[in-house]
Amino acid sequence: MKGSCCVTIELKNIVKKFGAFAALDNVDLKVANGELLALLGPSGSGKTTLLRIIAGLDWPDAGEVSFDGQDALSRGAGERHVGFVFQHYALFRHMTVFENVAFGLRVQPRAVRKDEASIRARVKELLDLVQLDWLSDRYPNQLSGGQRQRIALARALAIEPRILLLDEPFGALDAKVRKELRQWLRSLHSEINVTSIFVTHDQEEALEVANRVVVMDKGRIEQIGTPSEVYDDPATAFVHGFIGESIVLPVQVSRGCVRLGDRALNIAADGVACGASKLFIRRHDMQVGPAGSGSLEGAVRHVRTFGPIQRAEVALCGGEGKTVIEIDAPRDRQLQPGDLVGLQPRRYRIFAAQD
Ligand SMILES: Nc1ncnc2c1ncn2[C@@H]1O[C@H](COP(=O)(O)OP(=O)(O)OP(=O)(O)O)[C@@H](O)[C@H]1O
Repeated sequence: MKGSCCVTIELKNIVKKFGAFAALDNVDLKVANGELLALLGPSGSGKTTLLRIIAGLDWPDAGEVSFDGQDALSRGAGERHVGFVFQHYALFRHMTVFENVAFGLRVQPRAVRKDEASIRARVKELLDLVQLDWLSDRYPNQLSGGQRQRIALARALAIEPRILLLDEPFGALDAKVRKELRQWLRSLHSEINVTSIFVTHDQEEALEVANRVVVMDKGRIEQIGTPSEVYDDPATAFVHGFIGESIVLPVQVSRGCVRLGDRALNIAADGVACGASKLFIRRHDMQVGPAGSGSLEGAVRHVRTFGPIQRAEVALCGGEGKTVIEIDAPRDRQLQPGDLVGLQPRRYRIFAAQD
């Protein structure tokens, strides 16, 4: 399967409105040949709308879509050679797994349709690829949800698509099965090498599966980057807040000095504009020590343990006086309700408050 033909996708200034509401607001995106890209964002951010436009199921009000430099908007869905998998992909209930996968091959125009032996060989190859050849005689209602999605993928791949689009393919499955399928999709993608885009609102899924992640909000792209770029170097306050668990504190920046209420914090704010700002710290990037050891101080209110970490709720002293944050600390530093602790951000980002 490796080396099947795949394409680059380019979107320029895509605008899509529903009435006066802009579901996509000037979206630019380039997807490289053979890439596995995640569209990640909260509900209503425009992910599915973008995927539908690439698929040819919907058209933008303005902008360009091209595959390998060729205009795609003048072609309908059937002419774009795109395979789809949706969250609730309806396999044909009255057909066996084998016939479901064969369907796309059987309905191809006569001029390109394969003979029966080639169709059977291709279906066998696809069922081997998704590791479900032993289920070929079953009907969809005799499969688990995860198996159904793998068959849906085999069916989408049958016509040798140049692009594969997956809309929340594992959205309806339980957490354990989702995790298994993530790794499976990654290794499947490296085997089939088809330019692929999948939509998810699950950040862990996006970061674990994709080569690059596109973070969307309100019809706009906030950041495009590798999983480590969007996690370690978020471009905007939205991305920092959406990916990973963040503590957000309202601070004032003036001449390189950062204050939380009347308390000056011992952190640098080089290059940050003066004024009302937000300080973002990942929960595990807050160093916890005895009282007096950090810029911030607080009283532990509640502690829960999760595997190797303990999550503590800390009421900060100073500042607004009522700010409560959650931090993650290693288990070896035993925290108890009532402890006074010093907190120092090890890593942090400051964004203007209006960002
Ligand atoms: N046919 C439509 N008519 C009117 N509004 C629509 C239509 N389709 C989508 N929208 C709106 O456009 C916005 C983007 O929708 P879209 O389905 O692309 O979001 P999404 O990021 O995929 O969300 P989810 O994760 O919930 O599926 C939403 O506010 C939605 O209500």
